[in-house]
Amino acid sequence: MIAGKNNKKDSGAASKASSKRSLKPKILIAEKDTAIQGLLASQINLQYCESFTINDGDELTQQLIINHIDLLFLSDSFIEVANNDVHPQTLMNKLAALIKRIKIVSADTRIIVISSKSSQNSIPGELMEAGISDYFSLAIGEQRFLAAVSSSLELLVAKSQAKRTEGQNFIEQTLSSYKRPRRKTQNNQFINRLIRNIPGNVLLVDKAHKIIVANTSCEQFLGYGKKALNGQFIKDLFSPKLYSEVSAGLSEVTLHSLDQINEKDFESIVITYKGEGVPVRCFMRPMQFSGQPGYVLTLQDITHSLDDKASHVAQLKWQHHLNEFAKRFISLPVNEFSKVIKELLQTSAHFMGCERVYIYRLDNARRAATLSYEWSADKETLKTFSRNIPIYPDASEFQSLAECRPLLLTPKYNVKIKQITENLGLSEHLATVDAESSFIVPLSHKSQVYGWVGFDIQRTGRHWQNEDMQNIEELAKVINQAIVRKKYEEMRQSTHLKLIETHGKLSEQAYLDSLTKIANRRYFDQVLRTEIGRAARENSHLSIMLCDIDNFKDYNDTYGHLGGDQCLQKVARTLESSFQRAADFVARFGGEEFVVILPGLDMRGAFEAADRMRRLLYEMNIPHTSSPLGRLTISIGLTSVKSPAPESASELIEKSDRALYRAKYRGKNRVYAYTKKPL
Ligand SMILES: Nc1nc2c(ncn2[C@@H]2O[C@H](COP(=O)(O)OP(=O)(O)OP(=O)(O)O)[C@@H](O)[C@H]2O)c(=O)[nH]1
Repeated sequence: MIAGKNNKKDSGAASKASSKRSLKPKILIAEKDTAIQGLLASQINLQYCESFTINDGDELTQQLIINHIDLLFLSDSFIEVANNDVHPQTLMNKLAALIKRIKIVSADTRIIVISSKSSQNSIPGELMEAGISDYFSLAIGEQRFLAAVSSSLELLVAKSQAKRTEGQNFIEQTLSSYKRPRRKTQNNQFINRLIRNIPGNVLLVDKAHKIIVANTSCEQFLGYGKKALNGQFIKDLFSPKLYSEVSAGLSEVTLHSLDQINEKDFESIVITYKGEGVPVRCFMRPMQFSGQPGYVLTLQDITHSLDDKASHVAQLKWQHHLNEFAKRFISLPVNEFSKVIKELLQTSAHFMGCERVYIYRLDNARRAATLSYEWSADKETLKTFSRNIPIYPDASEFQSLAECRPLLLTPKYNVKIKQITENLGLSEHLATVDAESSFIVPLSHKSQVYGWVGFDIQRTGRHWQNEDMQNIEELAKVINQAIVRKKYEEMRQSTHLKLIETHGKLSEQAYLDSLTKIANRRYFDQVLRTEIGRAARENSHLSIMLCDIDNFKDYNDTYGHLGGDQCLQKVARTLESSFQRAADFVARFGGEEFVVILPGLDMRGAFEAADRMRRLLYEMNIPHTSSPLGRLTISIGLTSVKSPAPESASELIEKSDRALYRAKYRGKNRVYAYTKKPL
C-alpha cells in the first residue's frame, strides 16, 4: 500500500511516458524594461540556449509549464505595485511570495532575480529562503551585470552538458571500461564492488525480474539495509498498477536481442521499506551481465516540494562558489595562481564533504602523471599517496580519461605487480590510503587530456550522489580554464622577456619611450604582430585599447609643457600598474595617446578592463581646471577580434582609433567599442 502525500499519483497519471525535450537549456526573461531585455538577450544569444520573453505576469505560469524553463530571469519591475513609492520591504515580500508560487509550479527552475530598484548586492534573506539561485542588482554597472549573467549562463550550459554524460551513460561507460575477470564468481564480485559506489540510485535487474545488486545510494533511498535488496523481486518495489512498464521492459529482454531494445524513461512510484510511495523517474537500459541479458534501472527521486530546499540551497552555494573563483581567475596574476587553486580545492572539498581532492598533470611525453595540487584532511595521505604515477597508454583507466570521460575508481586490494599495467595504478593507491572510492574528471585542452581532478571519499557513511558528478564536472571546467589561461600567460611572459633579452640593454632606447619609460610605438608594433599570430593560431580573442587624454592641449596651456610631461608620466605609470596580467602590454602610442594590448580578452572583458581604467583615472582626481569636469579624464576606443588575420595589425589600430573618435564625439571621459554602425 502506498502511503503519504504521494498517494494521489497512484492514478496511472504518474506512469505516463515523458515527452522528448531539447537538450538546450531554456531561459525565460520576465522583464518589462526593453533595454534590460536586450542586454539579457545579447548574452543568451552567445550561449547554447533557447530563450523566451514575457511582459505580462499572467503568462508566467503558462510559460514555465509549457516550456519546461530551466532558468528564469525575474525582474523586480515585474511585481505590480500600487505606486512607485511602495516600501522596499513590501516589494521584497511580494517578490518572495511570487518566487514561492513559481517553485510550487516549477520546482526545478533556477531563478535569478534582477533588481532595478535596490542597490543591495548580497542576496536578500527572504529571497534566498524562497529558493532563488542568484540576485543581481543593476547598480553593479552594466558590464559587471553582463559578466554575471554570462557566467550564470555558462554554468547552466555546462551543467546541461554534464547531464548528458550522467546516469545511464556513465554507468555503462564505467562498467565497459573495466576489463572483467574471466571467472563468473569473480565477475559478480567485480560488478558488485563497482556498482555499489556509483552515484544515483542504481539497480541491476536480471530477466527473471530479480535484483542482482542495488547500490548503496539506492539502499539508503529506499530505506533498506546493506545488501538487503540483492536477490529480491523488483516487482516488490512497485505498486502492482505501476509495475506494468518495468515488467514489459523485462519481458522484452527475453524476446529480443539487446540492440533491438530501446532504453525506457518513464515516471512511476516506488515503495520504500517503510511502505511509503516516492515518485521517481525510472531509466531502464538493457545490458548484459555475466552473459545474461538484463536491465540497469536508475531511480531518480522527483519529489518536487519544499523538501528539496536544503539541496537547492547547497546547489545555489556551490554555483556561487564556482562563479566567484571563475571571476577571480580571469584577472589573476600568475604568481597568485597556486594560492587560489589550493583555496579552490580546499573549499570545494569542504562543500563536497570529501577528504581529499587533487589535480594530476601528465608530462609532455604522457608517460607519467605528477601530483600538482592537493588538499587533504589527513596529512598522512600526503606521505603515502604516490606523487608520480607511471602511465600505460593501453591501461583501461587511462583510456577513459583519454576519451574525456569521468571515471569512478574503487580500491583494488591484493593486486599483483604485473596487473598494474592494466590500469593507472590509482585503484591500488586508493587501497593504500584506505579510500572508499574516487571520482576522477579529466582536464583537457583542444581535446587532449593533460591531467585530471579527483575527489576521494575515505570516511564511511558518505556516498556519491547524482549531483556530485555534475558538481565535479563544473569544478573541473573552472580549473581547466584557469590552468589553460595560466599556461598562456606564462608563454607570453617568456616571449616578452626573450624580446627584451634579444635586443639587450643597448637597444633599450630603441624600445622604450624616453619620457614615460614604457614601451614605445616600435616595440608595440612588434608585440602586436606576435600577439596577432598567437591569437590566430590558438583561435583566441585579442583586444586593443587606444587611450587618449581629454583636452590635453588645454592642460599644456594651463600647466605648461613640463606639467604636461609629468602628467603623461603619471598616466603611463597608472596604466602599467593597472594591467597586471603577464599578457597585457602597455605602450605609448604617440603624443598624449597610449595603447594597451589585451590578449585572451573578448570585447566584454576588454570593455570591463577599459572602463575600470577610465574610472580609476577619474577617481585619482588629477586637477585640470580648464577641462569641463575640473579633473583629468581619458577617452578609450576599443576593438576586439577572435582569431585575427595575420596582416590585420593596421586594421585593428584603425578600428580602435575610430572607436576613440566616437568616444570623444559623444562627450569624452568614456569607453567606446568599435562597431560597424555609422555615427
Ligand atoms: N607636454 C607634452 N605635450 C605633448 C606631448 N606630445 C603631445 N603633446 C600635446 O598634446 C596635445 C594634444 O592636443 P590635441 O590633439 O588637440 O588633443 P586634446 O587637446 O587632448 O583634445 P581631445 O583629444 O579632443 O580631448 C598637443 O597640444 C600636443 O602638443 C608631450 O610629449 N609632452
